Amino acid sequence: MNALAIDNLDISYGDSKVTHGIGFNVAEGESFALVGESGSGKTTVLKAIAGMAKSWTGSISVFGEQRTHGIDRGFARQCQMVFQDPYGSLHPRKTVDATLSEPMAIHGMGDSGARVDEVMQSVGLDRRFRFRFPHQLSGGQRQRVAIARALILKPRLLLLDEPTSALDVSVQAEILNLLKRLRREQGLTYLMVTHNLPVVSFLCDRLAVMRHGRVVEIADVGQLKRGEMQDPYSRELTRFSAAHPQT
Ligand SMILES: Nc1ncnc2c1ncn2[C@@H]1O[C@H](COP(=O)(O)OP(=O)(O)OP(=O)(O)O)[C@@H](O)[C@H]1O
Repeated sequence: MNALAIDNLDISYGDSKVTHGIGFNVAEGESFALVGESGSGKTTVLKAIAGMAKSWTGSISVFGEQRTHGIDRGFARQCQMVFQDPYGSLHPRKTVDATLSEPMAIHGMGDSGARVDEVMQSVGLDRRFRFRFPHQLSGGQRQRVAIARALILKPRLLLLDEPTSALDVSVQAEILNLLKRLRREQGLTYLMVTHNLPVVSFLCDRLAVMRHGRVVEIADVGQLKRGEMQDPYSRELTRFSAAHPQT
């Protein structure tokens, strides 16, 4: 089954249409990247799937269920988003414990204490951080909390919006390794926006290249690694990445 099926997706902000006829599928257990030009609508696609960009036409289906435009609690248990900036995405006056317990209370799930313990352990956060506030944590620890919060309801699909780009170089690899391990251990499916092609090679199976609000190419990561992308813009992107290696 596909974890995600996107068809003919047009997303607008007010009168301005940002994406045009986006279509791609992500298989269950697959890790799929959206790359491409800045402003081409990558984050907007994630937001539409997550219910944060409301004005869209076309079809979004998650594990075979059509996404509606409204708030959908059942959907939140299937799919969660992790944002680029863990400092901005965590509530400054909530402890790690409160941040992780709250979604469980909202969804009426019992025994949050044990689940908070379990999820903190799975993302490599020591117990002593449980009652700390975001400003008392490092950037990498904050991103672990953000990933833990995304996982607390046991979703099967994670939407990752540049999950390492706001972190120090030395911490990026730790978080990428964590994401790789979590996917393997929990059978997760990832849809990830990134500017970093080496990250795509490390963590993803396939990628879609976006430009001007359209998907110009969908390829296997093997094609990316072998320099066998077809579209001229994709080739330009790969050449640029090779000439300006990121960490
Ligand atoms: N809330 C908003 N209201 C109006 N326009 C927006 C809003 N958010 C994004 N946009 C516009 O939508 C377009 C796509 O933005 P989006 O953030 O999806 O691009 P992106 O491909 O993720 O870019 P980047 O790689 O720079 O993060 C841009 O032109 C942006 O200015």
